[in-house]
Amino acid sequence: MLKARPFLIEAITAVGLLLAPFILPHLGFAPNTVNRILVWGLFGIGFDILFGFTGLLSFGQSAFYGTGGFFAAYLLTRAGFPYVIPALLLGMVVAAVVGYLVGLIALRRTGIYFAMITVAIAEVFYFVEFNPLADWTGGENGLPGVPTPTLNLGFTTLNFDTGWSLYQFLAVCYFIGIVLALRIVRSPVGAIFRAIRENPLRATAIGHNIHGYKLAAFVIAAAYAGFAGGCLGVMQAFMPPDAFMFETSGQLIMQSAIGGIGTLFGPLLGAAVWLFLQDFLQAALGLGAAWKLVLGLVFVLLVCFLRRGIIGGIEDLYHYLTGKRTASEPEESSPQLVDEVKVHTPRVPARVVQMPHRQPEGGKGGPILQASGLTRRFGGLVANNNIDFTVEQGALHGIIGPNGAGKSTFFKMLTCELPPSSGKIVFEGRDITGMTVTNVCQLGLTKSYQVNQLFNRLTVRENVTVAALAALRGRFKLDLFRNMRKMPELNALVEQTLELVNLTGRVDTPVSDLAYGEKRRLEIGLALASSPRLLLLDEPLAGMSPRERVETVALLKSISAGRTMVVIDHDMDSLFELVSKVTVLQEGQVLVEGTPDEIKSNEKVQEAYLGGMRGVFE
Ligand SMILES: Nc1ncnc2c1ncn2[C@@H]1O[C@H](COP(=O)(O)OP(=O)(O)OP(=O)(O)O)[C@@H](O)[C@H]1O
Repeated sequence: MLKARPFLIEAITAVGLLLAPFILPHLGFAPNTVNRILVWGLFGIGFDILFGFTGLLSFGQSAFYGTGGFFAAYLLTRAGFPYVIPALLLGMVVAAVVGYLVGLIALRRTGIYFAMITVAIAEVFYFVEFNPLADWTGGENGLPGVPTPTLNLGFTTLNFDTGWSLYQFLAVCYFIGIVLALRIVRSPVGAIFRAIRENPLRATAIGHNIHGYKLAAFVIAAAYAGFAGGCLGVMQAFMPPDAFMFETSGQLIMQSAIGGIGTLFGPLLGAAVWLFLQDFLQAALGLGAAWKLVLGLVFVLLVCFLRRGIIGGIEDLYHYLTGKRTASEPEESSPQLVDEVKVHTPRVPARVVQMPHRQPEGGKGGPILQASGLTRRFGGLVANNNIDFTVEQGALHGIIGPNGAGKSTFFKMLTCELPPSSGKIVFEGRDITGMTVTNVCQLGLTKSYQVNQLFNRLTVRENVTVAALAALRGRFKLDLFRNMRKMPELNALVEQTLELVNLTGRVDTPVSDLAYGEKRRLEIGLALASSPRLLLLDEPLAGMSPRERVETVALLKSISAGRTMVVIDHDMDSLFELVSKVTVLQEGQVLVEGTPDEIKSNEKVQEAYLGGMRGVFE
């Protein structure tokens, strides 16, 4: 939905907001209910960016809602600050600053621990509002007397005091909020948010500082919450203490789930359903407090039958009717099964495409990588033992070894995914031992994984784009409103990569719909789009059919033109065809090094592989 033509969604939103006062009263919505929906919708935009787009489920958004709301209300009621709109903006800024500080702590953990920290922090804020800060916040009485906004146009003053006139103010705020959010999710930062949601480890490994981006999402969500909190006080002429309650965060999450997570409009729609049901069940059917029982049932039914909420359901219906499947709805069958039954796309012979490389730091020639005395222990197990290894500029180097010989562990140390127990790694003359995987990727050393590490709910193009963004923008850049369509260098790098890995015909296909061989090529494409000067490929042929192997070897040959690569693989025939030098690992140590011919005829290697049976490589 968010990929629709530029400005189409904005235009539809504007029309919807303009028509709402004429249509909604006929559907039983009172103006006050519509205003509350807008405040919840505004609050939910930030939450959706945090959870729906970045995958960070926070149960503590009430902390920022209350902070922004009470700060603005305090200014307007107790501090004698007369300007409502600036007060709301100041409340937003304070909430964002508090969000930054809270994010620094909460984002130190991931998953359920992150969620639990946000719950704890929200509870702390609730307590602080009631006790130490009661003189400022009014404690359990809240802050009454919050004025409504006015806008002085010089020749006249607009008063947005009640009902539909306040709606005009809130509708403009919502519209600005949604336009900014749409810009953010369509920007490079938005693409990286989605990548973090899908696979944070890979997002890190292709060169993004994901902690910085998560913190940015957290601050954005806090800012939206703070502004919405201020609007709540303005709307009710009273800032209620329950803004800080955990229930507020819970209601936001449920409303977002009902409307559709990851859609930006879901929280608005969810709030409309929630508040409509509340009014209808409580007043029209006279259910009183029991209305929540019915709401609970509605919620369970919706989540069971519309797992992506109402908007997700509408999207699915649209795709069903038009015969397309959405990238955000992976099939439920096992990926392996999908791989096996998918019809492969027509194969195109690998073409040599000139890819941009990061400029080398040193001069040409000589070793690009030197590892000395690399050792890695896992408890009592020595996976790599005192390995010395050198890769020359422009070389195509292979590594073989029986299962468990320590090949993948060695690669993980070279890319700094795993710290060595001892030893040193020098890349282009720089000691990279102990650096982060992100920094090493930014220096120009990266790898493709033995087990695919893709962004599953993103399309092929989006996957490659995320990797290319790291190459072009560095570890972290807050270009929140940049239009990716206007980045010709990005589009060129993405197109070149897609062409190189023969995926140009599958650009808009979600990863979950790709055949296994295509996924393997995309895996290589992600590493390539990082524009590495040294590319490590961990078993690129693993799990492929004989035909796919032949094609992938041809592909690797074309990739290797002008590039330095180290390839691990068990398929020795293919590997020997590809590389000019081979290192054999056995039991974590270098057994022997040499040209493919030397390795084929080496007795130690024959011994290692088939207990000395001659002719194993012939
Ligand atoms: N995180 C870990 N914790 C404990 N042991 C590990 C860990 N990672 C690897 N090992 C062990 O280290 C040894 C080397 O594993 P590694 O995966 O590097 O071998 P490999 O040569 O890549 O094997 P394969 O060809 O099967 O992929 C194995 O005995 C493995 O069980």
